[in-house]
Amino acid sequence: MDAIEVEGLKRRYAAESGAGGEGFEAVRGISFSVREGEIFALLGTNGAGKTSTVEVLEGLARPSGGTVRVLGFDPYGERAFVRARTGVMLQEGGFPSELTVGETATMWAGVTSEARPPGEALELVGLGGRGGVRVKQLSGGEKRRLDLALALIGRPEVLFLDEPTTGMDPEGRRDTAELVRALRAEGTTVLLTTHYLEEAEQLADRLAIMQAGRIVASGTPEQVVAERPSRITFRLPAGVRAERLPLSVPAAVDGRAVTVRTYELQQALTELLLWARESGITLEGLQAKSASLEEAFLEIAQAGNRLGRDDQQLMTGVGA
Ligand SMILES: Nc1ncnc2c1ncn2[C@@H]1O[C@H](COP(=O)(O)OP(=O)(O)OP(=O)(O)O)[C@@H](O)[C@H]1O
Repeated sequence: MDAIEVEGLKRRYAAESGAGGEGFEAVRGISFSVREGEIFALLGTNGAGKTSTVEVLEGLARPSGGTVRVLGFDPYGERAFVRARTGVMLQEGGFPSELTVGETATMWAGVTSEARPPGEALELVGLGGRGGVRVKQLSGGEKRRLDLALALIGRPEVLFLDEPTTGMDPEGRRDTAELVRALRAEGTTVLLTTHYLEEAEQLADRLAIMQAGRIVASGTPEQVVAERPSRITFRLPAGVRAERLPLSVPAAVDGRAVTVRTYELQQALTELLLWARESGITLEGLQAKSASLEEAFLEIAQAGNRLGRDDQQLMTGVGA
């Protein structure tokens, strides 16, 4: 059994009363699963539907279509079976700001079964020395650390992290990544959302990219990146015409700047270099690199935007 199973999930928000209309479908039938002990990242542009999805998995909202299972249970209808075994870090923690960090952790531990000692949870997130500080005096990044400590207090089997590192400095992000890896090593299943693509690329075993309520790419970071072409860039020397480039290499030329996008990086690069040597040409500023997750993401997002515009044109008849 997978730790998290999502099948055809839909989530629709009702229209504001008096506003008319049918409301808004933020999640439009998505399916994915997260294996036990796996780190899974849900990515997507603002408004793609990540939080709307995670809230259903956390049992905070009922799906308007499809099914979800967490540890084999329906997190909304069978909340009692799931709650104690999951940890949730929401985008906005919203804890009483007058309490100190230590009091907050102690209070939280008090309502959690088999809780970690509060000091241990604070230590895990690097807030060990900050127990006496009032929550309202914490920096944004420290608040996120506290939210994470509270999510960990019940030794969850499944951990939901909604943008856990937003507002953290690079050190905080690195520490959090290390902590998440350590939790995985203990067998914890982690589902996280993030806008830091490098973080997702390094941390996630598998990921899904959402766009306008749908999953548009998924797999291991390597698989998602491999679906995107690599890129070779260079400048032609003055006086060398682009027509002389080898035809087998698909090049886009802008003045002297040449960009080659290819799924066969080694082959294209070899042909180019052989051609340059035979022609006695220096390829200025030559660079060759595989796509990164960030590039893959941006390309998917741009394609989605174009699609969105086309949809709109179809609907309005503009450009028909
Ligand atoms: N309570 C609500 N009522 C109506 N629409 C909502 C509500 N909550 C969210 N939405 C809409 O649903 C869509 C998805 O929102 P969601 O918060 O799930 O996106 P997200 O991918 O988490 O975005 P972000 O990266 O900005 O956090 C957005 O268009 C948002 O405006």
